[in-house]
Amino acid sequence: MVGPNAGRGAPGPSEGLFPRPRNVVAPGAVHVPGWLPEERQRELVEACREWARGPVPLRNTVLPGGGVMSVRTVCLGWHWQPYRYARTADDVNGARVAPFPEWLAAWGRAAVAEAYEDPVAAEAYAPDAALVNFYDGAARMGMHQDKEERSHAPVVSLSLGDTCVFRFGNTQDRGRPHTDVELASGDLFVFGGPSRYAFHGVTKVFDGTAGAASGMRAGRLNVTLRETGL
Ligand SMILES: O=C(O)CCC(=O)C(=O)O
Ligand SMILES: [Fe+2]
Repeated sequence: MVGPNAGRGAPGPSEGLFPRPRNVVAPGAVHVPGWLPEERQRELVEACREWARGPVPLRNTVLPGGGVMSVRTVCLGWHWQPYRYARTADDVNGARVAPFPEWLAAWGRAAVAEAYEDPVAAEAYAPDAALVNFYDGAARMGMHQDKEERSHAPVVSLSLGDTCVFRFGNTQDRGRPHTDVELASGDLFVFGGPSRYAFHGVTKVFDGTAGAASGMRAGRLNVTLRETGL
């Protein structure tokens, strides 16, 4: 099993000395700054390093039109390629992706409980896929919807390392209205319910803002947990 914290249960609340307030960005879209304590951030960074070692390497996803994403990604549980999920990374090396660990599902349930203050919704949350995205200072992610999942369960997003601007838009199109949210190391963002299919993207990464706490030397990691319903 990946993750030194396996079996130790879900993370506790923010341990920050000056916690930033929890912010409901749109109905069903909740930002919880500093949710992951520093020790958990380091554990997740370490786990991401291990996942990046294989069986499938980090890769720049190639889009059907020939464009290459600037973000590098590795998946757990199910491999995402535009625009479907499969057990094997057919657009990388054909290998079966690493399993989705139970400890990460427990973190997901704790995240949903925290964001929605709803223990029933949290208990029912059963994420089975994760996308681990690595951004260097030049990487961006265009506005898109996460819609390859059959389940309407929320997406749980955990950020590590450099701070970014996460643009959270509307469910109609890539344009306005949208809200720009700074996601820093340890931040949680959950989008579900009426915001589940909102367009979103990353417009900027602030190089060198990571600090030492997470153990990231440079760049930003984002881990999104999803319930595929497959
Ligand atoms: O990096 C982020 O914060 C967002 C990632 C994302 O939207 C995705 O992986 O679908
Ligand atoms: Fe997304």
